[in-house]
Amino acid sequence: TPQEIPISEASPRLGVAQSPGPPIVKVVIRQDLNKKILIALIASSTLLCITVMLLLYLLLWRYRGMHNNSFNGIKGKSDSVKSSVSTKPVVHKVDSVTRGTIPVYEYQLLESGTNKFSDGNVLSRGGRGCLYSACLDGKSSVTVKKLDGGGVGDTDIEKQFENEVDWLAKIKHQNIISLLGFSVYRQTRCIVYEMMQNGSLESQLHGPSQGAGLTWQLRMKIAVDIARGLEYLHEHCHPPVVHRDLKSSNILLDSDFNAKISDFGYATVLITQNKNLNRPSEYLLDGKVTDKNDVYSFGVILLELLLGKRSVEKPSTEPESVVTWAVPKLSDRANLPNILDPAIKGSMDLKHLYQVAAVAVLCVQPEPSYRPLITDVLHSLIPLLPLELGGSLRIL
Ligand SMILES: Nc1ncnc2c1ncn2[C@@H]1O[C@H](COP(=O)(O)OP(=O)(O)OP(=O)(O)O)[C@@H](O)[C@H]1O
Repeated sequence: TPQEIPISEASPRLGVAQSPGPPIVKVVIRQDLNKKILIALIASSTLLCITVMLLLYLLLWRYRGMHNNSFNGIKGKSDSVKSSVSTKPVVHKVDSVTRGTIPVYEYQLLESGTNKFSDGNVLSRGGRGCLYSACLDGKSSVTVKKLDGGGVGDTDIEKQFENEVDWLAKIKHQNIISLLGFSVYRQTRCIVYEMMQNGSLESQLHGPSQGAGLTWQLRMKIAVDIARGLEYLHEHCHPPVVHRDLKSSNILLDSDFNAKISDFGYATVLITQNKNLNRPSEYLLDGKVTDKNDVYSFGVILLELLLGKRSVEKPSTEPESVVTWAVPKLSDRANLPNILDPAIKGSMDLKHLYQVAAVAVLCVQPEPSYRPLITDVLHSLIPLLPLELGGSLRIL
């Protein structure tokens, strides 16, 4: 409310000149108005502060989110993975630029699904860690690869882990192993894959059964499946992807003997010189990595499928590659039935056998540029595979 104050007090403040008029002047000070302005000022600056803080928080949150989504961020995720307690996998975007989204599993979930990584769940022990069968949802079985850290050569393991997860998050194809998720907990990294009930091609060919479970037709199906997976990497990925570690132990077979390429720890992009002159890649620097390396490795697998021999035999003396052993013998195709895997002898059309052997020999030529493209390989194998197995051969 307006106040009355003596002019003697008011004048110095208000600058009102003294007049000889009546001794008391009514001066109305809009103190109320001033108060309101002050309150409004305080309120708006507080609001501004809150808005700025909110914006800063949002920016920080987005920045952290982006970093967690990159693979360098996986290392930093271990604690949050460790501390959360939900039993459901947390869906975590890996790379917003690409299509890949993969779940991050809690370590505890993998631990309980593998009975605390017990020996009874071990599928295979490798140099980099162990592979376990696991049951995560009480029903279906999955495979957990546990990579142990903390020792010598860990940077290599870590690089391979990141490369593997990175590629498999982006690549989805029926002939490439499916990545179901991953986990990072302290020094331990785990990768969760679909279960491949029939193990690796190497164990089928060279394990206790010695290839007895693989008929000629199944072998052709496996060859076509691998070629399809490779064709996808070389021809349908942009930029093309080179696997660089293709071998029978990295070809996995599911319950129906569908073959899938696994182990992308060494995979890399292929950038051809003509297309990207100003962006040299690893390939351009070392000059060795080409899609033709994968074609060579495919040829070796084809020879293993035909002859039942290991890619490298390790007798007591010198290790011998199946290529140096077989290629001279294959110069005379009449020789072929004699060196064929005994498990498939006499079970196929000889013309088909000669054709597959010819493709294998082309793939393992020493000069990479003479080797065929995987697409050409695939199209020469499809007519040899029965229709019901995914080929174009009609059996009357
Ligand atoms: N998803 C899977 N389902 C079933 N068995 C698998 C699966 N992945 C791998 N295996 C089996 O475990 C073996 C080892 O696979 P792993 O990928 O761990 O090899 P590794 O230790 O990386 O060795 P290398 O790098 O020399 O291939 C395979 O050869 C296969 O028999």
